[in-house]
Amino acid sequence: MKAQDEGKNLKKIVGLAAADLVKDGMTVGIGTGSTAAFFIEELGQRVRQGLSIRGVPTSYQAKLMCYQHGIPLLDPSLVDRLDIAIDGADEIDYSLNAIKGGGAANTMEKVIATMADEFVIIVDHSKLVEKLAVSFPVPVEVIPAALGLVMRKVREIGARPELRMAVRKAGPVVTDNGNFIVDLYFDEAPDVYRLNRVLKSIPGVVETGLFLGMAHKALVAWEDGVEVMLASQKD
Ligand SMILES: O=C[C@H](O)[C@H](O)[C@H](O)COP(=O)(O)O
Repeated sequence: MKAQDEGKNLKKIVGLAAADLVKDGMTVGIGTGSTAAFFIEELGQRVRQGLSIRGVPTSYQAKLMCYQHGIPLLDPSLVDRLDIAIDGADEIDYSLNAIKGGGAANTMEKVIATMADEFVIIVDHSKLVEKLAVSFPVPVEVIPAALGLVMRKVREIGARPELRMAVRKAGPVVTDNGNFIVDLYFDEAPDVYRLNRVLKSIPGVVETGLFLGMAHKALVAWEDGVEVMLASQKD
């Protein structure tokens, strides 16, 4: 199997495994991205077979997919607590700290994850890293008018910021909230807790893609099965 197909297959395996965590009557935060898409597909199938749940989407992508697969939805603004939220990640370390926002949905994803009694990250093993932010940048959602200020401030703390550009549109990526995404690159692993604090103190920063101490559990797909990692196993 080609590496690309194998990655897709692992995403599907973990997406399906995640559906087992969803029980009748639950309100469920529904993640964004290609791994979450497999979870949504499977959840839709189970809903058609009689599973009664209400989903709360983390993005337009998740919302549209839920409609497509017949998953009943609640608007995030109408809820303050969820039974579970299940979402992908771009990187995750062994303490279950993660980087999210490769799909520019990190702000809403963080709101939904925070509302959930249980926040579960689903990834294939390629996302598991010793140190965050070495091979994947830290996405930061920024209001457009603050772009210049944020770029200057993050350079002052040693980051190389790049305004994320859209692929099929001229100009920058615009998030579901109407903002920009600045990706922060680092030459060596930053202290992510400190970094998150500093970023959140810059006016105009809406939210970072650092999900620190948030996940209760991670499902990690390997070639020989799905590993369950618990936050309580943190070192
Ligand atoms: O903004 C997007 C999200 O944080 C995604 O959950 C993350 O980028 C992982 O996506 P994928 O499962 O496609 O790798």
